Amino acid sequence: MTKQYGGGVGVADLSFAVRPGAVTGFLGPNGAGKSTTIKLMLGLVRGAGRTTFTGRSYLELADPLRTVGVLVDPGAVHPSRSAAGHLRMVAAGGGLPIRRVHEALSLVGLDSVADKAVGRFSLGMRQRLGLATALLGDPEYLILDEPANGLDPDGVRWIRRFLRELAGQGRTVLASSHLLAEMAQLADDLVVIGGGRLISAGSLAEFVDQHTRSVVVVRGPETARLLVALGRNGLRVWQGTTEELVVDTDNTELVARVAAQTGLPVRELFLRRSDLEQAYLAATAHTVQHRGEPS
Ligand SMILES: Nc1ncnc2c1ncn2[C@@H]1O[C@H](COP(=O)(O)OP(=O)(O)OP(=O)(O)O)[C@@H](O)[C@H]1O
Repeated sequence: MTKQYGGGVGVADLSFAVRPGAVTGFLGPNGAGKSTTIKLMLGLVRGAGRTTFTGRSYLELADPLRTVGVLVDPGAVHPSRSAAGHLRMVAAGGGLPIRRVHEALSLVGLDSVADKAVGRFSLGMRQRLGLATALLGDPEYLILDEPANGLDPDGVRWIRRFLRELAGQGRTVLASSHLLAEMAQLADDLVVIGGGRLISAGSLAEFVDQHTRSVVVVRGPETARLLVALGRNGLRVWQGTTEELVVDTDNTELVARVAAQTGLPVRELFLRRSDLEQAYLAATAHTVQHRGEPS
């Protein structure tokens, strides 16, 4: 997919596959092009490229609500309409049986507020209603833009279980977020974009392997001499203080052997895996236009 806006790149030459039976996290910093991609996938904006669901583009689907469930803008519901009223309208418009309204509300835990005006809903309740709308046609595919947005920790746990269950039923679930920590809890696979381009696509475990690294931390009173000895053995020291060296290797045994051979005292020696959040920021840093305060 490619989408050029007047002001510059929205999405550039982006291609990826999403598999059934798994939750795929669609991750990228603010402005990376996630919303643009989702809109392109659904034919909501014009651009180059094609996304297929069981072989057809969204606009070619005979029965779109029964094929692809979409959560894009959960705020776009008339505030005086009740949750059930909103779903009845969508069901009627999409030729779905009215009984699905209560089934969908109960799936997301909103049955007790079915007749309450949506204007009085919290952000989390709106997200749930957005999900109920996506699930109304019992679709095989789900495309969810920031489904965990506005949810409290309980809500995030709920949505994690919920998306896993949907994927466990064999559905194809694509959920976007700009927060890696959120995605790391939610997703089996990750598609990571930055500046409208693909940075990585694969399993979450592969992403962790590729973008985090292990280092050996060694602490003791004579780090200056140890640093020289490590260097002589081809080991690179990343960071060092008078008390601690961070060695660019995962070979604890080799670091211990060098220390022992040189007879230098060591107080502590251990393997440390770098932080995934830092790795994600590093992987996408060159693509970020504006990094605001963390929200
Ligand atoms: N209608 C538009 N007109 C012009 N530029 C746009 C438009 N929509 C998006 N863009 C630009 O395209 C790029 C991608 O934006 P997009 O909203 O798709 O990113 P995003 O990853 O969804 O970001 P966020 O996490 O903030 O929602 C940004 O540089 C944005 O400014």
